[in-house]
Amino acid sequence: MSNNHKLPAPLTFDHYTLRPIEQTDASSLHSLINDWNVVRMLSQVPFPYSKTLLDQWINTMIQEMKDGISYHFTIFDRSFEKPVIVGCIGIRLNTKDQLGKIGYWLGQKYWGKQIASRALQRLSSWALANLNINYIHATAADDNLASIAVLKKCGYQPFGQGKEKFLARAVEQSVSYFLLQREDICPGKSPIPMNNTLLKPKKILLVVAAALIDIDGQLLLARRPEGKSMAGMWEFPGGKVEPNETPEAALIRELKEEINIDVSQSCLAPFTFASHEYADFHLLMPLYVCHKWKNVPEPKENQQLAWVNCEELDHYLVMEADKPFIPLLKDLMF
Ligand SMILES: Nc1nc2c([nH]c(=O)n2[C@@H]2O[C@H](COP(=O)(O)OP(=O)(O)OP(=O)(O)O)[C@@H](O)[C@H]2O)c(=O)[nH]1
Repeated sequence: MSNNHKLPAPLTFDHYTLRPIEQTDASSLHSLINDWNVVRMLSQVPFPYSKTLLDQWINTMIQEMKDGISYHFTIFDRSFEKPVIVGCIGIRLNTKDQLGKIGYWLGQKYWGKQIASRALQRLSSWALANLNINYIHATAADDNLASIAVLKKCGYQPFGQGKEKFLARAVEQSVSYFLLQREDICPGKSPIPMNNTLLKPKKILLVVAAALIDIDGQLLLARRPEGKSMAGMWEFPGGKVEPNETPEAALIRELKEEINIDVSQSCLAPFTFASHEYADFHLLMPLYVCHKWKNVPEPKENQQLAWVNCEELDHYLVMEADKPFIPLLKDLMF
């Protein structure tokens, strides 16, 4: 296992920060977690929970972050002069199934302040946008009504029930399973009413995109950043055509804004198009191929960029509308 994964930067929301867990957090975390009312809701934690066990767990989590297997964060409340530790939240990856398993807890005195739901929202959208996963899975004991409410509030959908051993309770406990998919996170959008979807024709959205292919036959993909709909999916650089703009002018503008390259119209060759029905609009998207541009592409909008060769293309989760492009592009790149 490689040890070269960079620790994530702290994630913030309101006056809270999620900071990758450190050994120095152990004493504060121990005073909060070694509490029957907290521990009884966590399947893997015994009671009493010794500081030695917690120290070992933190060491393991730090190593797992370096290995890129899991990401555990200490939750700080920054509204005090010296930030106060209030709990912990983390996600463990199962990249084979493109799944992350999330868990969280707060010290009892910090319950009922919306901290858990905001932290869960923050970590879930960060994880789907930045890690190699497509779904997040969570488990809650059936008598943990507060946690079930938090999961539902954050868009997690119930998908089944089971039994799991809870160490502190020393029993098999009934649990409910929840799943969050990327589609469940729609920044800034309210759910679309069913009758609206069924009766009204959908608005056609004209978007232009470019398949930029370099001299080595590699294709440039961009990853939708956190905060956008479908964050974490890969797409072709481009964007919406504005009123009174030609598709080519829109693409030249978008390529400059998004990745700081200069392209001339004569270097944009129409290749194919997508006509795809999304839940709330119908996408019409011409795709141009481009082999020549000025400047080295650089991410200007907080997106990740990747140069991908023909064999690697299938490993990238592209937007639904873009899927039919992949075999055509492979033929072109081969
Ligand atoms: N640029 C681009 N957009 C795509 C691709 N595939 C695809 O479905 N789309 C959709 O087309 C729309 C593109 O709009 P956009 O890039 O201007 O806007 P956005 O949703 O990213 O956010 P924005 O309006 O804040 O800029 C998005 O809804 C995006 O999901 C693609 O390969 N490239």
